[in-house]
Amino acid sequence: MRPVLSVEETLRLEDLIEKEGTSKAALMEYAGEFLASVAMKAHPHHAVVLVGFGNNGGDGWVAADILSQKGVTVDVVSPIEPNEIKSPIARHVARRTAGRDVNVVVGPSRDELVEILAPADIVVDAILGTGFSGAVRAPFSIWIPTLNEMDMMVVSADVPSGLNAETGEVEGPCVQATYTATMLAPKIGLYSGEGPEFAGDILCGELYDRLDEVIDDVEHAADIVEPADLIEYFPELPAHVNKYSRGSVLVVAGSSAYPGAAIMAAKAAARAGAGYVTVATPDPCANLIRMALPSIPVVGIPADTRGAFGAAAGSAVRVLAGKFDCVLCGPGMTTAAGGMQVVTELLKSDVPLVLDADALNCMSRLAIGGIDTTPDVYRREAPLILTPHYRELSRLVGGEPVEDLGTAIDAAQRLLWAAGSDNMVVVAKGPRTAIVGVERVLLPKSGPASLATAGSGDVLAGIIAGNVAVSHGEVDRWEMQCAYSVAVHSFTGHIAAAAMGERSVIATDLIDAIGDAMGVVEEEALKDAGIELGA
Ligand SMILES: NC(=O)C1=CN([C@@H]2O[C@H](COP(=O)(O)OP(=O)(O)OC[C@H]3O[C@@H](n4cnc5c(N)ncnc54)[C@H](OP(=O)(O)O)[C@@H]3O)[C@@H](O)[C@H]2O)[C@@H](O)CC1
Ligand SMILES: [K+]
Repeated sequence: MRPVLSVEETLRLEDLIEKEGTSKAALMEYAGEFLASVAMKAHPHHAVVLVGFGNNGGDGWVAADILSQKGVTVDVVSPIEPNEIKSPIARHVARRTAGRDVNVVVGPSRDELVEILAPADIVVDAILGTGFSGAVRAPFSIWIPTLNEMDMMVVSADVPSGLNAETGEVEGPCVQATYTATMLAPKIGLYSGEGPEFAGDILCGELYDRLDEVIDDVEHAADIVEPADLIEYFPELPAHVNKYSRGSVLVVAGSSAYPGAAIMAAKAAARAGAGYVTVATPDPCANLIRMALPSIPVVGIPADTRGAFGAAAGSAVRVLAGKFDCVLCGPGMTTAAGGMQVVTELLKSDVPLVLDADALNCMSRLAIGGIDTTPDVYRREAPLILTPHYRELSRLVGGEPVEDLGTAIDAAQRLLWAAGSDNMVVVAKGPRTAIVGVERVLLPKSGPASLATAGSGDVLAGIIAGNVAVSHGEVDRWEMQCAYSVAVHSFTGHIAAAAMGERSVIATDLIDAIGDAMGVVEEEALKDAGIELGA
């Protein structure tokens, strides 16, 4: 896993490294070296380095010096004279570089800046880093739009200047980077808010040779899941199995209005490896689902007049639930009163539970002001996996806005901390999905655009439930197992897009690709871990 840090965590890490004997001045030298090495990948002849007043600028001054020593023509553009820089370590490297073979321009006008930038084949943006907040002030509010208009190759130091490293917010102009060379660990703002739009490719410079030993001494805002991390979470298929021992899933879903959601979720659970899947659905749509799923038993449950779960559904489902390794509840269920009872009863059971879609909306209706105000409703010993998209998550926390990764993580943590259950996971689905457990926040690789299609969420919920059932509860960290399921879902998108064309993928194509996707996830994981297949 690769840690992603908040600004505060980064500062704490720098302090720790300093205590271990590597000063901040030394880190700045390494940061500048790393920045220069990223710029050198473009084999530049002429570089312009834009520096600000702070230590981000210091990184830029060091990089400028190194680039010029490598034979690159370098112009450094600074808002003030090196002597006037307040930060002592940045002032030191600025004065040193200015005395070497670089051309320093202080406080150019807009037109002068255009002339300086024009002949360069790369620009290093070391204007603002983690110390920046708010909207960019002059002169950078002139520099940044000028640079963006020229559409050049840009390497940003730590974060693109103008991006809030903590929140990913952009309130004024922001550098559009080709690469972001981030120091020690990527900052959470690169993945949240508008970060992904401005950061380009993110490359991380570890700077400190014993980083691995100290980085776990600070908290991580999140961890990026790498393929090899998933190895322990592959579902196993032992030699002596029968359909029950392979894991059983009860899918509580559907209504006369939305029978398809139940069909897709059940089929996905079966394709993910559950040996025995059963659907519990309101009576009026049971036959239709039976016809669509000949290999899957369908139990009709008392319905209301609109074909959704009725008043007697809660107890009927509760009795059934105890016979399964996992229950998935929600897809296509509507938020009728009977559905709310079903959810309440299932939460009281001791079966591993995956709640998706309308089951989450039913939960939201159980408490005004957020379900975390009444955590007893969902606090349980058995695993509880919630799979809300951002809007559903917002409803769960009483309408607090959930618009990006940062707010999604905050909302998910509110739910988790209120319940305090070790076995609870929130899979917050959005442009950047986060898998939030009590101890860790995981960032899986972003899925392809082909996943953004109706029914895709039902498929993911089915994959998650299938994997929970196959594992028979023998999982130490449910958020990691969810990361495996999210990775499989993501590859179904790639595989289906290759077969059907990215624009034409529909959710049933994703289901057909689950088997192959599991193969790809496992192959990638083994490759990443350096384990040769067939060896
Ligand atoms: N983490 C690491 O391990 C390492 C970190 N290092 C590097 O240090 C960087 C952090 O440096 P930092 O703390 O000096 O802050 P930085 O980003 O240069 O910005 C401060 C300047 O911005 C200004 N400013 C603020 N808001 C503004 C606005 N709205 N509009 C305009 N200006 C604004 C602010 O002005 P002031 O508010 O003081 O007037 C101040 O002058 C970090 O990103 C990394 O690159 C490496 O060197 C070593 C290893
Ligand atoms: K920067």
